[in-house]
Amino acid sequence: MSDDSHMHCCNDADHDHNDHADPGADLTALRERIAQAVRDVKAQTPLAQSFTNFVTINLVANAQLAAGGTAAMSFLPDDVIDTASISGADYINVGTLLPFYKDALPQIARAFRKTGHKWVLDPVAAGIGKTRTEILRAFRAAPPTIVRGNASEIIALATMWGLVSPDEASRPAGVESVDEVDAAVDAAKTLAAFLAKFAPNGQAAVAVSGKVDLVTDGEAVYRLPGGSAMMAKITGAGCSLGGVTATYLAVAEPLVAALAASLLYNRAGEIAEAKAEGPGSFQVHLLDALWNLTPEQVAESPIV
Ligand SMILES: Nc1ncnc2c1ncn2[C@@H]1O[C@H](COP(=O)(O)OP(=O)(O)OP(=O)(O)O)[C@@H](O)[C@H]1O
Ligand SMILES: Cc1ncsc1CCO
Ligand SMILES: [Mg+2]
Repeated sequence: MSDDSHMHCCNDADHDHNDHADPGADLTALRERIAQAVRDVKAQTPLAQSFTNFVTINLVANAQLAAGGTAAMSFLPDDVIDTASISGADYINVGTLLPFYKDALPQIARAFRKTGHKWVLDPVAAGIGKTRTEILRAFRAAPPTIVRGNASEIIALATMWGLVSPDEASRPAGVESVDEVDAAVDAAKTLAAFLAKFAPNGQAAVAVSGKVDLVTDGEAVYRLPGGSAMMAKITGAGCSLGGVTATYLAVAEPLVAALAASLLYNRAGEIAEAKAEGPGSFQVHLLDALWNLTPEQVAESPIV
């Protein structure tokens, strides 16, 4: 789905002020940092390590490679902790859990906190199951740099961390969202501000995916229209977006990494939709588009 009406709002050409207090100038600077992050990944092929679910692990690795990074998957705490020394950032996804994860994941998160290692959390199905809730609660004391999830997951995580009051209207939704992205604005901002307090350089971000994505560093809120409804008809569009967010986090600050990955996915989804005949070919075209999109195309995408 492409929505060119949003282009008018924030196309930098619409702003002719160069005053630094001007949001147009700030957005121009932000777009340059996004382009630079995409360029840096293509030039540096950074490693982002993943501890992720069994359903979509292959798509996560292939998407990281297509974006220009490299991938390594592991489930062994000492392996993950040692590899973090050569990994620019890590990606942790709680989609499919095994009993030993209850100890392994908090142990890994504590090790990352100790060394200041950056990581992205995808709180898949947050709110469902005693073990998942125990693991996600444990991350509160050793939080990620970025949380990326759908609206229901972001609301559930912020609620279980006691950052927002329980919302009667929102319920855990399995791996798919039942909430609109805008229902998660307060949860996302509060969560990002909380993460920033723990981050070594005071910077963090939350990315909420959906029809229009929402990215925040706890202060500014950016809405990113576009993408394709077909992205919800393959498994792992969200998971691989999380993995690619970690790839960008390896070279860029959290807000820029979250924006770059979400913008890349929106454009890639649109290109894939135009070429695909169904979900199978959609996934193939999505990977090709992740590979072929230029830093400029990503950075020029609509930001509302
Ligand atoms: N209806 C839609 N229209 C446009 N883009 C969409 C739509 N739904 C999802 N997307 C895009 O798909 C990608 C994945 O987001 P989604 O919210 O489906 O993640 P998710 O629920 O965590 O997915 P999963 O857990 O299956 O990997 C994002 O880039 C998002 O912008
Ligand atoms: C389908 C599915 N089940 C557990 S994880 C996962 C991938 C999407 O989150
Ligand atoms: Mg998901």
